[in-house]
Amino acid sequence: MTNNTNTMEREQGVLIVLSGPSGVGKGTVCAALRKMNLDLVYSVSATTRAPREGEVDGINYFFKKREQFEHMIANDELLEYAEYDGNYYGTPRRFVEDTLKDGKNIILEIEVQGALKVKQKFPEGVFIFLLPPSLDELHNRITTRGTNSVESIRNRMSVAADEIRLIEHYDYAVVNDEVEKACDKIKSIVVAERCKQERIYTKLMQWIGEVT
Ligand SMILES: Nc1ncnc2c1ncn2[C@@H]1O[C@H](COP(=O)(O)OP(=O)(O)OP(=O)(O)O)[C@@H](O)[C@H]1O
Ligand SMILES: Nc1nc2c(ncn2[C@@H]2O[C@H](COP(=O)(O)O)[C@@H](O)[C@H]2O)c(=O)[nH]1
Repeated sequence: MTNNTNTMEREQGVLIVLSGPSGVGKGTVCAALRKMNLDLVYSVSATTRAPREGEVDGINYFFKKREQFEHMIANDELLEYAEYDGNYYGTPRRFVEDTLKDGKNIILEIEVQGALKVKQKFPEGVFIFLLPPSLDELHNRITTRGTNSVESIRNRMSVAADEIRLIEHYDYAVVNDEVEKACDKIKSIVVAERCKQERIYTKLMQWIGEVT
């Protein structure tokens, strides 16, 4: 949107946080959303966990050693971070802030502790919780994905129920029964939230136009 005279800065982008228990399908849904060309920028997280087969540094994650990650924490390079299933995961702060200042919408795919920290810093963000159709199906998905040890699956399932209990802190809940349906619901949320922001912006610009 264009700036009005000498007054207001460019409209900020919308920050969208997609979280939910491990294995619910956040990555699958985000990959499908990318194909829908929604004008969303995808944040790439840093982690100390080892890359899985096919994962590429800088695309799936920035893979870091523990000391490197702790250096990022000490340098305040992370918007949020959490320890999860024995590893650190965190969102590079600068990229998110620059993207939003540029007026672009960004999506973070992160677990629940981290999402709640982002909410403290960006209460105006849009927080979406992705739910499995059932806990049995969650277990089935994480197991058939074939990327986690039995112990890691046990860890992840044991925190899943605690994570779901925090759903009340989110703006929206979407059940990932079918990927396409979940994506359509998320698309509707994104479009509606953008409209809300644009309407507020337009009103502000009109108001400024009237009083200056
Ligand atoms: N709607 C769905 N129906 C059936 N299977 C699904 C669905 N969505 C995702 N899956 C499958 O569930 C598994 C877990 O999905 P995915 O890796 O996207 O989960 P995630 O939430 O990103 O996990 P993590 O948090 O551990 O990164 C994958 O094998 C994926 O193909
Ligand atoms: N708090 C954060 N959580 C993150 C981030 N990036 C990913 N994640 C979440 O971690 C778990 C485990 O991921 P996995 O790739 O090992 O299966 C999952 O819930 C991710 O969404 C982050 O930057 N911060």
